[in-house]
Amino acid sequence: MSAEYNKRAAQAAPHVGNYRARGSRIVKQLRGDFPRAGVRLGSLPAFGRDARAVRTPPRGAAAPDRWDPQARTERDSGVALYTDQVAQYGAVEAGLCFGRLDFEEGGDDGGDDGGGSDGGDGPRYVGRIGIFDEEHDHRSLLVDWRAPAARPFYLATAASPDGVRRRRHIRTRRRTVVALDDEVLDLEAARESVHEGLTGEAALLSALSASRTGRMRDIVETIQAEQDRIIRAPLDGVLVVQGGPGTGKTAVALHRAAYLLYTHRRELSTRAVLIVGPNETFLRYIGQVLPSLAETGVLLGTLGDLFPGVIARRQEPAAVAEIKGRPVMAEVLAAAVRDRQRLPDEPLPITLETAAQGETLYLRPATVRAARERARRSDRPHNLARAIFDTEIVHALATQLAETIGTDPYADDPLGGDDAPGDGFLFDESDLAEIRRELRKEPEVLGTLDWLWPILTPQQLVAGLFASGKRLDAAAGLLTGSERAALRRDPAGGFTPADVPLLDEAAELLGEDEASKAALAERLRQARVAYAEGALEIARGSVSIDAEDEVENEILSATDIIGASELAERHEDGDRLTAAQRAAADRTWAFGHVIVDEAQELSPMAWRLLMRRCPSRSMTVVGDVAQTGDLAGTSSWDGIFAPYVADRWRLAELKVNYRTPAEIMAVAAEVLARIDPALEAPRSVRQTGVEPWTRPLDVAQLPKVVIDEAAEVGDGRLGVIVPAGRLAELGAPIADAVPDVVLGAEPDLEKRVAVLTVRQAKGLEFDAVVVVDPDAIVAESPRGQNDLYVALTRATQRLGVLEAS
Ligand SMILES: Nc1ncnc2c1ncn2[C@@H]1O[C@H](COP(=O)(O)OP(=O)(O)OP(=O)(O)O)[C@@H](O)[C@H]1O
Repeated sequence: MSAEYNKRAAQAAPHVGNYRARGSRIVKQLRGDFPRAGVRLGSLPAFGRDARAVRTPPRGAAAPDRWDPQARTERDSGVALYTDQVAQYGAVEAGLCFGRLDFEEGGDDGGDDGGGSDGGDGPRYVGRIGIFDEEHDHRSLLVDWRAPAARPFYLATAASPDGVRRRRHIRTRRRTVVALDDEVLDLEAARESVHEGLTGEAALLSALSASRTGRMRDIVETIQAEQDRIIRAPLDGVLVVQGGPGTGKTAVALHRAAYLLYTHRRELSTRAVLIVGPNETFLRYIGQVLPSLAETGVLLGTLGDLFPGVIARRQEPAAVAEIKGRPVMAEVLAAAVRDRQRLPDEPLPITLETAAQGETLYLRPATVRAARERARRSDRPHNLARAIFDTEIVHALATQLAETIGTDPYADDPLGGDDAPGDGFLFDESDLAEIRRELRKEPEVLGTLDWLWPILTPQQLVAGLFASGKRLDAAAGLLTGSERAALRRDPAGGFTPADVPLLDEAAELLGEDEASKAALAERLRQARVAYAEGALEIARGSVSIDAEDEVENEILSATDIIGASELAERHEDGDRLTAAQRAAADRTWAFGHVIVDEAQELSPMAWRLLMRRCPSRSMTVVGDVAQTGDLAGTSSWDGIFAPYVADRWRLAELKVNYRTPAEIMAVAAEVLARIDPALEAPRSVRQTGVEPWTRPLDVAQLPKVVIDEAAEVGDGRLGVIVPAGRLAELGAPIADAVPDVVLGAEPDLEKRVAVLTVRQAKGLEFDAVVVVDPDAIVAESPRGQNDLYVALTRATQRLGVLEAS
């Protein structure tokens, strides 16, 4: 069988190799005009369906010396396409082909959807991308796992084989087959099945027992039927995926992103997909999954990243973040904006410099009030309503000035001056217009308008509000005095993640003015430079693919000739930024689909922001209300979505725990019962025979315990989860004594041992976990039991608990 597969793999693999080599060659041919530096790649074209695009070299590629501007643009497009594809093929090469389906005779028609590898009843190979044989009528050699033709690989069971006779899991190292797992789907197998409902049991259990690396792996080879249904659910509407720890919510969310991009490529490549995760460490942990599935057209970010131009990394107490997450903050901010629209107590003197030198006008409170009412009634956001306010005030001042200097004192005097008797008012409408124009240039007029109705950035509004007790008192009457006091802070030191929804709310209330449009243009320019740098890095990286090729090395690289910003400028016209890259710079971007992980942690204000980013309400929301640690987080999905979609959201549940063995889950289940006796723990898919241990905590012995536990998992990973308040105290001796250990704000999870708080460990997993001082973890937060539940469910093999006496 292995020989047969190798023959197949040999057929398929050279195609990939050829594409890579060809892409690499073309990149080099084109590189003559490409700079030397580094780009983050954006959205990439589909494989399989778009494979033909790979095969047509761009016009002009063969004549690099005489390119006119159009040819150069085409050449640049070619470079972008091929460099992307070189990177993409490289990313999927490991485990390129992982499955084979053999059908009963007449059991499958070979697929009218790009299905059977041979067509007819021949075996069908399933892999990370689709590959067609261009020399044989584009016959399918490898079916993309997302194609409908691959579905039986995930869904067929012995009880319901769907025409499948045998499912084979193929494991490869580089291009060599190293293992095969066969499942024959017949009634005999159905009777003997131990784990009802598992697909590809041997391959699954082998994946689950493998040592962790500090980076999440894709599960494309062993997706289970309950997960497959969620991954392939329709694009529209809000889909909530509720599941206990280790049920594969994150894995499912990421594979769903890849599936949606494949199936709805046109729609989503123009609108982009946003994935929101809880923190930077988590995003790094999952960062390899989509590239390994050949998808990079997705924007990954934390809540703190969702206000372009602001990096929100400042820390603050959980109780303060909770206040900021309350829905009432929308009203507080609206009041804060109104508070900045000033009303003077007495007439404001305005001395003119040019319109009527030395003349002093008086702006009466009643005039300001009327102008303010008019501007507010326009329902425009604050910055845009300023024009209405200005018009009203300038009109009032112009009339006042005209009345002062343009009234004929002799108009009523029959014996008066030359023009008497007559009209007392000497100015007509065009004179008044001229006066208004003049007044708009008067420094004191401008200063007064700015004072009465200042143009504000969201940053100024939010930072200004929290910096001033007076402003907080004026705007936050709906909060208690102590809550207002908790919000007070020094404006220096930046924003916190909980500020980001407030900044977004403020931006809505203030509106986009010219300054914010200029800021967006600048961010897009920076994104183009970053893109150009990345493209150049890929171009340069492609050299290594054929490093032995000495002739290639003699070609003068464009990276020697042109810089990234110059290249970026060249790209400005036919903007080559992907939707995801443009979306990253644009606060008002409407995403085609939004995926939220650890969604239970988000506050009502954060949901307001996310709903704005997704007006189509096409969302996948994954989480577990039993794991909510954030004080602003939720314990009910209904409460979150009712205001936006009423009851029109769908719930899907995952009930099998793939991570945590039954022995560990039994310990965690006791804590779950304390959170809510009605909650059901997910069913573990395996047992390890290793019982969790509990010992008294002896801080002096802690490093030794850590070293011993790390040794138990060989080259696997150990997580030591400690109370946040004891991180420094307990982390220091471990850091001193244990090799290859990490602790700190954004830990590198590839280290063998990581010392973390529960908040940092959320969503992560380790081969072994030591939970230190569980009582302190519980005592640290009103949601302490939830935190302990999270801590106890991070291990794939071993769990130890050190209890303080
Ligand atoms: N079908 C599968 N095949 C192989 N591994 C799987 C499968 N499903 C889940 N896993 C593995 O189980 C582990 C847990 O998955 P994941 O982190 O997605 O769970 P989760 O529900 O998000 O957990 P938590 O809520 O605790 O963060 C991961 O290592 C994941 O790769």
